Amino acid sequence: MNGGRLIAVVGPSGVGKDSLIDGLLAAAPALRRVRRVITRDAALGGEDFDPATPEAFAEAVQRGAFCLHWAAHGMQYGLPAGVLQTVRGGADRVANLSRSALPRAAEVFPRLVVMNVIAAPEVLARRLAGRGRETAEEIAGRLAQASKPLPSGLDVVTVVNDGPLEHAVAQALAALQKERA
Ligand SMILES: Nc1ncnc2c1ncn2[C@@H]1O[C@H](COP(=O)(O)OP(=O)(O)O)[C@@H](O)[C@H]1O
Ligand SMILES: O=P(O)(O)OC[C@H]1O[C@H](OP(=O)(O)OP(=O)(O)O)[C@H](O)[C@@H]1O
Repeated sequence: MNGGRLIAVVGPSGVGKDSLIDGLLAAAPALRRVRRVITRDAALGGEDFDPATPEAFAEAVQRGAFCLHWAAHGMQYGLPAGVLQTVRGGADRVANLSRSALPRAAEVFPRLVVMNVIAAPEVLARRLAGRGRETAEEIAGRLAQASKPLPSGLDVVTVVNDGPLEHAVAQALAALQKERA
């Protein structure tokens, strides 16, 4: 028994990670998304996440409540410890991860699939402005991180999300089916 896969969707802000995950879940109903704990105001919207104060997040880290956690954009993000038990039990899970969290994710999860979503820089800028979740200053900060390289030594599936989202979802599904074989 090999256990399940953690499908880590990574890429620059605005590239469409959350949209791709939504599309994947719609196309593959057996797949489930990890509900992340984030020190972000729930009122800002976005994916379905579990909001936490910085103090509560630090306390959760201390008691081992996360199998993986990282900091980015001035916030903290965590995957609940139970996710690791779930994938060890054989189920696949998909999560939006920081590129910087990948080396640790590869240590923690026996089967990690890195799904790297890419799009042209001008597309990212347009999408972030359209999403409207961040201020112009925050968007500039996110765009400055756009070309951050992936850590080396990982098997990576590249998904191009420059065109219709359905095209990106089809690429991702094909890669997941191939990788499973
Ligand atoms: N292929 C696409 N075509 C048009 N708009 C897209 C596409 N993919 C994502 N978007 C839009 O771009 C914005 C950023 O997408 P999002 O999924 O939030 O990206 P990320 O999670 O990578 O930051 C959202 O408003 C989303 O609706
Ligand atoms: O280290 P990086 O690879 O640059 O990633 C930084 C963070 O950006 C994403 O978060 P979030 O979903 O809050 O932001 P986004 O939707 O703007 O990508 C991702 O999940 C990381 O937590």
